[in-house]
Amino acid sequence: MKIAILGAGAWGTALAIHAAQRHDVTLWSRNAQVLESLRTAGTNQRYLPDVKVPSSMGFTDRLDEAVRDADLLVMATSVAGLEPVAQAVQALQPGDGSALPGVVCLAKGLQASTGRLPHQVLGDALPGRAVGCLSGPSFAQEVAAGLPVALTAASTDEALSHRMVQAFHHGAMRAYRSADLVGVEIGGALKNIMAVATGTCDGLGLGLNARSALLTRGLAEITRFGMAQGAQAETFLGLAGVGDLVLTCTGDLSRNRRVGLLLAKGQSLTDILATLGHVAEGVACCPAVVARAQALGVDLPISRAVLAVIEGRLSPREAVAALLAREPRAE
Ligand SMILES: NC(=O)c1ccc[n+]([C@@H]2O[C@H](COP(=O)([O-])OP(=O)(O)OC[C@H]3O[C@@H](n4cnc5c(N)ncnc54)[C@H](O)[C@@H]3O)[C@@H](O)[C@H]2O)c1
Ligand SMILES: O=P(O)(O)OC[C@H](O)CO
Repeated sequence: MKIAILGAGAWGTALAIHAAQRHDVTLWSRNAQVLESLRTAGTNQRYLPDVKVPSSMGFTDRLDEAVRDADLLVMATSVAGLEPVAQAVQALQPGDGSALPGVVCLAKGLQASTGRLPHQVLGDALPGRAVGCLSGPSFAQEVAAGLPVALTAASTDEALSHRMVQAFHHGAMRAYRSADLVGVEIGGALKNIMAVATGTCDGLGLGLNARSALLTRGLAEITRFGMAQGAQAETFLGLAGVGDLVLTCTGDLSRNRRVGLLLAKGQSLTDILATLGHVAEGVACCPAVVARAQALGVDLPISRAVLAVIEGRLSPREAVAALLAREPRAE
């Protein structure tokens, strides 16, 4: 299969390395320095240093070259990059895309300016195309190193789900199909906010009981938010739900968890984001998630507490105190 991966951040590069074991992969990047290091050193120095990419992989800064003849398009930018890149693809292949290859999104979050889920952004920018997402517990460094990983390939288009499995289910990666695209995307988006919360809790030294409480109540919060938008409850017990929640909240490779740990140490969000070197989607989408929940009439106390901290309205300790002081309720 010919696969175009659009975006050469940490995750796009790692997934390209995996997919290239079986398929003809072209990795597109807008970043000249990233392409230069891929071509000359065989590594992505900026986003995934120390991992060699296979020599069979193609690299380009030309979107037309990447998407030409591709059987599958993989959107591997952050959520912020989804719409501009999808619009650029649409400009190359205008009109109704129902006869064109499907599009898979890797990004986890809601669009900050509109609160739309990734498949809604892609559906609007690429009319007619089948859209899906690949989500679940997956640190890029581990996937690039060829360690075992299990993911959810979600789409309401059955043919695209099968194509995703064909593309990625080999070697050390298992891909499970799901038709609950909304649930899978919401699980992936909100676990990032919970990871900021858990990192903050751990950075404050609040203990393992507190961490477990946050994970459990975080899962309840994610499930409430998802079900209010038509997601299935059981999705949140799967890889894109509890699986990714546990990984991101407890694994020190998580950028979102790292943000929380550093907020607890008193660093400013501006300084943290300036030195992180990667996207922290939980920070980027938290305002949109809280606004969407308010519009839906869904209570998200942990997400609201994270928002208060990242907006500087509460210190991490004050946010914890506010969560603990809430009125008792049934579990
Ligand atoms: N890193 C992981 O382990 C991992 C795993 C699974 C999912 N994800 C998700 O995948 C997405 C990308 O993560 P990442 O780790 O590669 O991030 P990263 O910070 O390493 O790289 C971000 C990428 O997005 C591109 N980008 C950002 N804005 C853009 C724009 N306007 N136009 C074009 N490109 C743009 C950057 O150039 C870069 O290639 C995120 O939504 C993340 O939540 C990451
Ligand atoms: O490093 P994070 O926090 O963006 O998380 C990466 C992946 O989404 C984990 O599945």
